[in-house]
Amino acid sequence: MTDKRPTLTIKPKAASGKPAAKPANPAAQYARPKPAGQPAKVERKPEAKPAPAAPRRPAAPRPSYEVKPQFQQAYRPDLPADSLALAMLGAASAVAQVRNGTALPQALSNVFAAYEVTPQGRGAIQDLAYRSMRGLGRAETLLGLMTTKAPDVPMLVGLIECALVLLDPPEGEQAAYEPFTVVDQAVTAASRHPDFAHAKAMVNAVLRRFLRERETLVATAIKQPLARWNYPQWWIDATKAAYPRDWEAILAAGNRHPPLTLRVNTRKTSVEDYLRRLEEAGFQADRIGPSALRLKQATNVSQIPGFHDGLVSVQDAGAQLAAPLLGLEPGMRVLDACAAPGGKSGHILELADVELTAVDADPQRLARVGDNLGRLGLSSTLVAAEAQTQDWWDGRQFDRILADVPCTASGIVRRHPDIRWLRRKTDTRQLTTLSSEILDNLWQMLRADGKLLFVTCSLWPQESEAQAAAFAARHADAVRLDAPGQLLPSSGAGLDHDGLFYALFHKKAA
Ligand SMILES: C[S@@+](CC[C@H](N)C(=O)[O-])C[C@H]1O[C@@H](n2cnc3c(N)ncnc32)[C@H](O)[C@@H]1O
Repeated sequence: MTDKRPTLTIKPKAASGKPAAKPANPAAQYARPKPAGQPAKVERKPEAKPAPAAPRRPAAPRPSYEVKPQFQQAYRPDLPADSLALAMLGAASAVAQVRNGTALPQALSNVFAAYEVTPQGRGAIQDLAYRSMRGLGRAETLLGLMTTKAPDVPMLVGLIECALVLLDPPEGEQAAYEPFTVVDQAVTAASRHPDFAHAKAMVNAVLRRFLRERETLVATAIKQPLARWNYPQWWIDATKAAYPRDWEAILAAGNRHPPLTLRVNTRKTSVEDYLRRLEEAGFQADRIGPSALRLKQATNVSQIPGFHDGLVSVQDAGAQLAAPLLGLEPGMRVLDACAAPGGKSGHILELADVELTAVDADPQRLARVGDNLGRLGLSSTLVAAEAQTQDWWDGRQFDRILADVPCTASGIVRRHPDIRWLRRKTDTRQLTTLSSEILDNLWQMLRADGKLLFVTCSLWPQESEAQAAAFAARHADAVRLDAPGQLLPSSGAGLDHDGLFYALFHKKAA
């Protein structure tokens, strides 16, 4: 087999000076992997597992007949640990992994395992990877406008897209770097990677062309919904269908940077005392809920006063509505059925001395519930099990059940901007089926006169309101109580929360 390196043609500049006509569907050029059985357009190496330690230098050349196009996403080029070039390569690897179905936090862990980087270097990779998730649709469209054929090295695509995201910041945001620095560092990054060193001139040409023709290219790109909104088309369609009036505001909200919201642990301090403590430490914050404080400046959690002593936790203000809705009293037996990483478990235990059982299907995530409760000085019984089964249950019914079921997480995209690129349209139906099984199973574990709180962080009615209505229709002994219902993501003075859904059910005595 010969080593056929991918080539890429740069589209000639249109005679008019305007960009040449775009391909029919620029999004399809860099399509994410298809479900099994369908051919993927871009050849990829599986990346779901943590990347092995990376060699520092390229392997010695092999005879061409032995060379296979195995892409080396874990390869760590010899670049300074805090250089923008290395940050761009790290982010490019993360983007390529997300396109291959890996969640961004895992993709970043893989990159950090492979690269030796300083804490600042990690911060830069993470920042760029998150920015890229929010600007990926536009970068992908722009790249499609400037090239006739997608590069078939996924990380090279990611590298150019990360550079375009830096060169083309969202409206109102300042560019993080000078354009010439971005181009120079992107070309350096390309030139040091064995999989696409051959394409460094192309990287240079594409980015320089973008700088020259930026206005026309952007004007053409944003005619495409993918570029205008930075969400897949099916997601835009689903939001429009569910919220014909608010869809644009909802999509825009998902592209904003999330605030850092704290929940004050009122077992250990009062909100007023903690606000004073924050002020003394030089932090400004707004109170946006009974125990919710929104910090005015982003900071590392380790810098938050009293965080390690359990005075506060990081939790969205909307998520802080869950525990109070349960109407907890001391001594109650409470089940948190999909508990990890334990944000709501901690709040439940802060509010009342209850006997809490925290269940989660993912043992690794469940361990984080233990860690988080330990930091708060609280504890619960931890059970790694599936909430739609009963083999883990001792048969004693619960007074209160929190069912924060697995869902598409479409309401929390501002925190997890990778979700939109990872989800498939069909996920909604599968997750709705699972959550209805979970709800029906948990209902049997609730005592008469007990309460079950059904929560999702979804915006799709199928997962939320329609699910709650169908549940009520299936259970004659379920009485729906007052609860917020669908909360759309919103921010503003005194208000800032993700998109969440709450339905509360009371179980009638027989
Ligand atoms: C929305 S998150 C829960 C967030 C959590 N309540 C909190 O406030 O920190 C959903 C959780 O459900 C878990 N999960 C997924 N499928 C499950 C199942 N069949 N049974 C129990 N837990 C499941 C996931 O591992 C995930 O941790």
